[in-house]
Amino acid sequence: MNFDNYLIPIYWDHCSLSEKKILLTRPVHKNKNKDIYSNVKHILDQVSQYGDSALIQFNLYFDCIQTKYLKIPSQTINNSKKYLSNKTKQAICSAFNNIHQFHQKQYFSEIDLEPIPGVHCTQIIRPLNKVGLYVPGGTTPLPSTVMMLGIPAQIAKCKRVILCSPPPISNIILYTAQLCNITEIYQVGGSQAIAAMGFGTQSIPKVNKIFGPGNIWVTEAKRQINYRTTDVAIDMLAGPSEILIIADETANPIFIAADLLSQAEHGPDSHVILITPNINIATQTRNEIYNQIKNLSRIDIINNSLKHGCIIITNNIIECFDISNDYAPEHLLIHIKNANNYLKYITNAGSIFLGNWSPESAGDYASGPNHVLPTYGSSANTSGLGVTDFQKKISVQELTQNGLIKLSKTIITLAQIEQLKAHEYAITHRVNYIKRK
Ligand SMILES: NC(=O)c1ccc[n+]([C@@H]2O[C@H](COP(=O)([O-])OP(=O)(O)OC[C@H]3O[C@@H](n4cnc5c(N)ncnc54)[C@H](O)[C@@H]3O)[C@@H](O)[C@H]2O)c1
Ligand SMILES: N[C@H](CO)Cc1c[nH]c[nH+]1
Ligand SMILES: [Zn+2]
Repeated sequence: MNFDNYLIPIYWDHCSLSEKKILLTRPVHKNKNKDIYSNVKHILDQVSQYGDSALIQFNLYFDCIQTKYLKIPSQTINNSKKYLSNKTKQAICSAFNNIHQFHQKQYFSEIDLEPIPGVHCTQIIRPLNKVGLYVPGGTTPLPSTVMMLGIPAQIAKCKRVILCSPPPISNIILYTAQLCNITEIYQVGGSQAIAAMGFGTQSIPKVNKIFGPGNIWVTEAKRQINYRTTDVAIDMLAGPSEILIIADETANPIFIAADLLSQAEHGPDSHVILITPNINIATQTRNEIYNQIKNLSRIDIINNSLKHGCIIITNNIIECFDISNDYAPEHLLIHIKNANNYLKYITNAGSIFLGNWSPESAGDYASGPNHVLPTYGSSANTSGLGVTDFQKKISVQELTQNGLIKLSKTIITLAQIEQLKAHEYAITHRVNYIKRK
């Protein structure tokens, strides 16, 4: 194995498949785990005990903002549009339309079925009542995330939607929230915002489910709230951004470098990876990263991410997919000729981008699918956010007398196998009643 400590390490040769998989251990799994856990636990305990006053103190401590109130007045939300240019509003509007179109197709369908005559089974759909949306804002405000959360909540027809974001909340966040019919907005961020929505405070209501991405502290807070409460769910672990690119010899190193950097700039814990069987693509990409980084801002953040990232050279293209499936990335980009032919090799990914003309930024902002996606390897068991995450399915069944008679033998036999007499009698009392008539 060869390790070159220059911006982003490259690994090649003499390295077994399992060693290559270990190289992809995520930054959050490598270090700091215990500290993150106990810091977040402390924040959750404080909010649970002291409510709003803890939130106000954390706003000052973490975000250096002295907040007198937490809820943004409706007048401030209404005024937000005045401060935005037409160009900004048009971009938001055009992204909104595409995201809305894609999500409208996701609605759960109702089921109406009679497996045997007289046994009527349906599935009805109900929106979640109270939902809490977290919009990141530590590094930079993300109005695109407001749409990714607000649009599916709106389509699902959730009754009460609240939004939390770190102070100071920018006009573009307020404007985009209003576009999604969200008017209950609180200026609080980080783990403390998740705690507020999970426990409830004097001014912030406890919700049924918390949605939204965030940094390592936000994501850990969601994990702990999910564990500490029985009646507050979370959407997923949508933590620091991850991008894994698989490239063949036809790929363009300029595009690969640009895509890797686009996620490196999200935060110091972003995980950026290139896997390719082609050594020229690997080295040219690294040089390109070096060229492009000079024109970017947030260099410290990017450098930190690149340090965690890596370029791995494989023996062949199929090995790339093996490593990627094992890693289960948030974003998977396929920079291979006829990329569509390789979909069959992919088992785990939050979202897939096919070919050289599908940059991840397109999905981040405007193509339509959701950008709130599972990280930390959870794309192996969780899907990206959608309308159905804001809905519940409830099954309904209604049997006629004939239907019950037809099903009775099966139920009685199974109740006897499980030695549950009361279950059996719930059937026999009725069957005897019907027969006596
Ligand atoms: N997976 C996804 O779907 C997805 C989508 C969008 C963004 N993201 C990720 O969201 C993250 C946004 O991060 P961000 O930092 O810009 O904003 P953020 O809103 O997630 O976090 C900012 C807050 O973190 C808290 N914080 C900062 N330092 C802390 C510390 N030492 N201890 C405890 N709390 C602390 C503060 O309260 C601050 O307000 C990025 O990592 C980005 O990659 C992920
Ligand atoms: N790439 C992020 C998800 O990992 C989403 C985002 C928002 N704005 C820009 N990008
Ligand atoms: Zn992004």
